[in-house]
Amino acid sequence: MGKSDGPSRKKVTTQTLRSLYEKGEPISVLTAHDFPSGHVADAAGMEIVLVGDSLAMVAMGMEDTNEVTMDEMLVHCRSVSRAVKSAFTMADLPMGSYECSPEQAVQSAIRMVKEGGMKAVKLEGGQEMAPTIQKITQIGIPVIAHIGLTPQRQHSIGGFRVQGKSVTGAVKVLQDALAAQEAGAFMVLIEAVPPEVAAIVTQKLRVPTIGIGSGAECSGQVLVQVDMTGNFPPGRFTPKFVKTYADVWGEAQRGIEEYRREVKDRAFPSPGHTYPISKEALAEFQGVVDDISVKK
Ligand SMILES: Nc1nc(=O)c2c([nH]1)NC[C@@H]1CN(c3ccc(C(=O)N[C@@H](CCC(=O)O)C(=O)O)cc3)CN21
Ligand SMILES: CC(C)C(=O)C(=O)O
Ligand SMILES: [Mg+2]
Repeated sequence: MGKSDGPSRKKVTTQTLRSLYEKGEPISVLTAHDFPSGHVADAAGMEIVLVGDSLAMVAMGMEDTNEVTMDEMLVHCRSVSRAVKSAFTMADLPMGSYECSPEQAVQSAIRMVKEGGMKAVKLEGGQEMAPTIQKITQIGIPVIAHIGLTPQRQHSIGGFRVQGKSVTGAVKVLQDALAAQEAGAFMVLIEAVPPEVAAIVTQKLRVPTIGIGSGAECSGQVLVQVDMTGNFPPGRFTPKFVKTYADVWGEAQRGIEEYRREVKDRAFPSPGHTYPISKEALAEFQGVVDDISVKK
């Protein structure tokens, strides 16, 4: 364990999450995409670490989340699961890995567990995904349904746009949540929905809701780790729902600039960053060197 790790925590299970929900204690969720980001989220006490397909954008530099493949997701999942000792882990099923049929979705969910080391899977969709949610749940893999703003469907919903603002939109969000719950989803993630609507959906459900951009009344909250740690270049767009709690980018850039300056000044490395040789060995080496002709 690293120096900043607290005392070791018990493993978070679906039972732990259930009891937090019943106590009314909000569930904290954060994304991670590799070993260090998984480790720090776990060490900071997150109950759930999510390997979100947003890693396509924040870790792979892709335009949107639709490009990342199942095999790529699995590489990141394995890195995160090596780091996470206590938190519950889950991963997004990427676009193309679950929509064709419940059978395809089950196969992908099993890969997330067996090859990715994940405990649960997340998929985008509500009513239309009910048979799929049911099938994955029935084989013993917990499913979280992602509704409201579903980034994989950005091109059909007209971009990354707030959902549930109209009466029909709000009714759809509620019906998606209820359908996911009835199909067996153990949690429902609600993205970019007005807080009043998310609060009503939360009240109507008997499973926890995890909100992102959907107000404080959800049963838990999730953010993308690089957004909340400020690990992105200045000026990059962030959704309105992001709160940035740190300046990791600024701190990294400051340190790298200082390193560069010290390299240029020969201030780095200092003797303390090097390995000594004895005076005798050095003298003998210099004698040998004098006898070797070196072409330059
Ligand atoms: N870094 C990162 N953070 C995220 O939260 C995130 C990703 N990437 N990638 C996948 C999706 C995409 N997300 C997004 C991206 C943009 C908006 C956005 O532009 N929102 C507008 C709302 C526009 C409206 O009013 O309809 C905003 O101004 O916040 C929202 C969610 C959330 N997810
Ligand atoms: C934004 C969260 C909920 C997500 O789906 C992701 O990180 O991909
Ligand atoms: Mg996602």
